Amino acid sequence: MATTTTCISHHHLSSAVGYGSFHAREFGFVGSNSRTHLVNSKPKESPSIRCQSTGTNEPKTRRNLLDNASNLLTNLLSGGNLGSTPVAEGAVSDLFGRPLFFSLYDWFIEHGSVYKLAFGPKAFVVVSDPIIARHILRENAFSYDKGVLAEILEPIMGKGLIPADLDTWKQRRRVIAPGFHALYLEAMVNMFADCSERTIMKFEKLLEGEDSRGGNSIELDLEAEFSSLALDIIGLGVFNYDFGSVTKESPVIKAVYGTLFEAEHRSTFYIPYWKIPLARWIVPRQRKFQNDLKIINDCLDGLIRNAKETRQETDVEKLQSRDYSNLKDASLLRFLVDMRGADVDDRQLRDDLMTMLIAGHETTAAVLTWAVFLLAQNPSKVKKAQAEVDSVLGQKKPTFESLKKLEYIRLIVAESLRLYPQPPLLIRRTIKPDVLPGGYRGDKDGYPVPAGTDIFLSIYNLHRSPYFWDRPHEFEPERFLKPRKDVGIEGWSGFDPSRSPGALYPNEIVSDYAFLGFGGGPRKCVGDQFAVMESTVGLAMLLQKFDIELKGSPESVELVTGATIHTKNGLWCKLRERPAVH
Ligand code: HEM
Repeated sequence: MATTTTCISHHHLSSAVGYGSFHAREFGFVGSNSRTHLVNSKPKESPSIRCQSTGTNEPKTRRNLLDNASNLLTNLLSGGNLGSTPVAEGAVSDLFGRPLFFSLYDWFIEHGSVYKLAFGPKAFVVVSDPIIARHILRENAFSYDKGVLAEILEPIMGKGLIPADLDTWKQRRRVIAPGFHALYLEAMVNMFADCSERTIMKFEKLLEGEDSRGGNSIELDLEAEFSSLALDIIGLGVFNYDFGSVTKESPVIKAVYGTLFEAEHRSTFYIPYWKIPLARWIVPRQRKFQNDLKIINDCLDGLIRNAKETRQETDVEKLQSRDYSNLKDASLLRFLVDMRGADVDDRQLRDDLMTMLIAGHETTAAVLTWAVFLLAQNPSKVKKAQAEVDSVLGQKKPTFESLKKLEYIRLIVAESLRLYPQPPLLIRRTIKPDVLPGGYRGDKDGYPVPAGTDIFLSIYNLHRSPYFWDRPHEFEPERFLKPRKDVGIEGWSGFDPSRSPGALYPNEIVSDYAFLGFGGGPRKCVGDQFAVMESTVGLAMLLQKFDIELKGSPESVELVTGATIHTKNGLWCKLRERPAVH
């Protein structure tokens, strides 16, 4: 049974202050006040929201003078620019003490799927609609860049794929994407299993120690363990470097964590404090960050040098069909250098590697963390998952082939990503004027957005939208198997998993952009298959060996966000060895 606690309240922002620009009728709503109703559809459940998470059920702070001043300033600065898009009020105080995406959800329920967020002296347009998401991510993708996100990440990732400008991105995506071909992924699955085995062995050893003291369970922060596992995997997969972080600490690991921490911190700050002249030399924290970056960059430079010195082939087809079973180094770096090594400058290669290291590490660790958190509250689903693991794997390790049969585990991964999308928001900025389409409710006029508009595409809102999902806050991996033609929303064809039966997970195409676990369009995650396979292997091997319980109540697990959603104090769990199944 799912344990649920009320964590997002449907609160009322019905005061008249700053509210004048909200015109309900323009958005297909009926009714003249802020309690809106959709013309073409009804939410699948009342918008009085419950969710399976925690520690966030404190009442929202009241709007104060600062908020009103901020709204006023925002409205003045953006006056007229964003047309009659609804404005969310109370922004500043609402943003303290709870993750931003919770507030964005409340406002989505209140104002609809496009609204303007009054946020300090800046305005953001918040979008929570699949048709508009498809427009921004796919149909009109090249009218947008990464805006604020690129500014934050550029000092760390340089011209890597995530922050890259359009020209660099076009060039590098063409080179990097082919690296994730089937034979590479097959080799990776074996590596995922070897790394997961290291983690399992570590737990077994701890259990043995406990056993000798008369106990039969151990307590662990699984979030920290997943973080180490994901770091080892991404190091090997991207540049064949074994951090070995599951079992040891090293200056490079410390530097990687330091850099990740700083990347995260920057993404929660809206003032680019790191750009203040001389800050990098004077402020101790910035000095540490520069040192950490240097340690990682030196390590990456060494790896690139080594790969270039041992460069072998130049033919992409040969590279894509080579036998990985005898290859010592199957990494993406090997592929990139063997393919084009001589042409690509080292700096670009380093940026690419750093980007994939960061993009692939924390996201996967977070998916595993929330999958365990959700499973621990749903024993019947654990049983179902373990039955699948026992029947497909027995006591064996997963392989590329057996992974395809672990359908329920893959759906658990997808469902965890639906409830806890990583990242919960995609960030874009218009580089030319655009008109966002009216959305699934079929509004005719759309919403004009001038060049330079910052957009938050809330994946969290889309994934928990009461308009598309039955019981949107409940953990139900089986939901993806149900045909969803019955959504009944004009202009939206609904979710139909039968349209791509071979896919590893219910992607954006199958769900018509209602599920965007890995984004969509040209800038979709380049490592999606890698990540789904990695999470599936890690989760399957954990469930194969252990029964897991949360140490405290689910409510005691607090959420925090930076680039991804994670816990405030770790995911403390009790692990017991399962009786062996033959
Ligand atoms: C469960 C794990 C992962 C999740 C949830 C995830 C999610 C995402 C999402 C949502 C985007 C789109 C961002 C946007 O449109 O602004 C993205 C982009 C990206 N991801 Fe992932 N990712 C994961 C794992 C990985 C891995 C393992 C790698 C590399 C090995 C990777 C590399 C990238 C890169 C390079 C991009 C930028 C692509 C581009 O702009 O062309 N990700 N990821």
